[in-house]
Amino acid sequence: MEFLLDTVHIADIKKYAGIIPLSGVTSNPSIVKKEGKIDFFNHMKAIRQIIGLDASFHIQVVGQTTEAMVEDAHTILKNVDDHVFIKIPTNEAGLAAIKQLKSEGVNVTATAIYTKFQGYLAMSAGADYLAPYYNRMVNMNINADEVIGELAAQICRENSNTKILAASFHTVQQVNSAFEMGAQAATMSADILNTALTAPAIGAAVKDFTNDWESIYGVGTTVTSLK
Ligand SMILES: O=C[C@H](O)COP(=O)(O)O
Repeated sequence: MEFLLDTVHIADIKKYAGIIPLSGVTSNPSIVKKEGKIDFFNHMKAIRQIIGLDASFHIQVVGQTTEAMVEDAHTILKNVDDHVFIKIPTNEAGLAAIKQLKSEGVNVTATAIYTKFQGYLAMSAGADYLAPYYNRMVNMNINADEVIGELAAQICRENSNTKILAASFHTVQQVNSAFEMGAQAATMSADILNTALTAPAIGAAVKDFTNDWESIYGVGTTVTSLK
């Protein structure tokens, strides 16, 4: 399982890089907009510094034509680093760009996937990751679990190296479901991690354990201090 952060907020990336087994970071223009008019390339390089070259870093093109997408990709690779996974929307122009970039050996993530068919095409074009949009599919009355499950089954049938990087999550349950349907990776907001790890029940359990321990050994005593 790969857990990625769907944010370019430096403080959140620093925080969760120290907490979870962080496999990478994903970005798109709407995520960038949340940070305001950042110094784009320096900001992206700062994220790479935090996550390291072993983590996958997915940055999206903005161009609308195949040529503009490929040009954006080359600019990102030159000005951030050549390990970046270039995120390309899975439409006509995007599929052509994916084919071209894969022929150059570029890492590619096919994004904006709402249907199995888009996923199958992106997989055939050689995309390294497919990014199906879980919550957006739910909002469109598309069965996100079925889409992810069938993409995962096709990856198995073909013994393909393509991975599913599920995205667009609004709940912890959606993330669980994507993994259970066969997604190899999921990218999520810091809010989802915060919700999952700060549930009141967890805090209450920890407090009960502390109270029981201190009732035996005294307030402030730790396991280490008994040695
Ligand atoms: O890059 C894709 C995002 O994960 C989409 O998430 P969203 O549906 O919350 O905008």
